[in-house]
Amino acid sequence: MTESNPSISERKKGLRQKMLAMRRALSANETESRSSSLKENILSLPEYKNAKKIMAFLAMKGESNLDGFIRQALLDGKEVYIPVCLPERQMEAGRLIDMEHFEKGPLGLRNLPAGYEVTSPESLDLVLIPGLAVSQEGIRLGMGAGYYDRYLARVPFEKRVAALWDFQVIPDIPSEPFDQKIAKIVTDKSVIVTKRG
Ligand SMILES: Nc1nc2c(c(=O)[nH]1)N(C=O)[C@@H](CNc1ccc(C(=O)N[C@@H](CCC(=O)O)C(=O)O)cc1)CN2
Ligand SMILES: Nc1ncnc2c1ncn2[C@@H]1O[C@H](COP(=O)(O)OP(=O)(O)OP(=O)(O)O)[C@@H](O)[C@H]1O
Repeated sequence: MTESNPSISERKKGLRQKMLAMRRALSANETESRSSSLKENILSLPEYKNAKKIMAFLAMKGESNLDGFIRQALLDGKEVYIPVCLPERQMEAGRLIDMEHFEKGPLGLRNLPAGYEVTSPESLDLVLIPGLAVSQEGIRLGMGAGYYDRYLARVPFEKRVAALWDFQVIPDIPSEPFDQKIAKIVTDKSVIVTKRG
């Protein structure tokens, strides 16, 4: 698929480098204050209030950090799941019980310890999605492994909410047929309903 359209995948690659550099430039203080605003914005979503089962993610360095949000969601009695990477770029939702026990994964990711409970993508009420960038049209640029494109194909459109920093909402993200669209974007500065293209 990538080979059939090299120009788009090359443009995505260039954009990824640029967005990774912006993410790396964030200071620890800035990450902390932005995370706190992002948490409040997610907590204010009707999708959050109505959700029983939420898929979030455990941030890698520089990524929109949901740790504070996840702690609050657990206190609110929500079921919280995070992505677990499987072979062949597949992913599943593993239940997160507490924020204390993790194993070390690739790219500085925290993985769930073995024995976690799994739920289906169709059963989730809200899926908070990481990314390097997203456009108002709902096109998302990820790390380039295609994990979320494969996973989101099984998640109803309205449940797909990107959670990232405000400077990651940018125009004109190149899109390929397999790219899964995002319904809503929540950042540390705003909540955006995307234009369904
Ligand atoms: N916080 C967070 N969790 C997430 C994602 C994400 O973007 N953010 N993912 C979004 O997709 C998935 C993980 N994505 C990954 C993408 C690439 C590689 C990867 O290239 N791994 C290399 C090792 C790289 C290294 O350690 O330097 C490998 O396994 O060979 C791993 C995970 C699921 N969890
Ligand atoms: N549903 C799918 N089935 C098979 N291959 C897919 C599917 N979706 C994406 N891919 C493949 O995955 C690769 C990466 O896709 P893309 O560049 O969109 O990743 P990404 O969305 O940026 O990354 P991620 O989802 O891991 O954060 C592409 O080469 C594409 O061919």
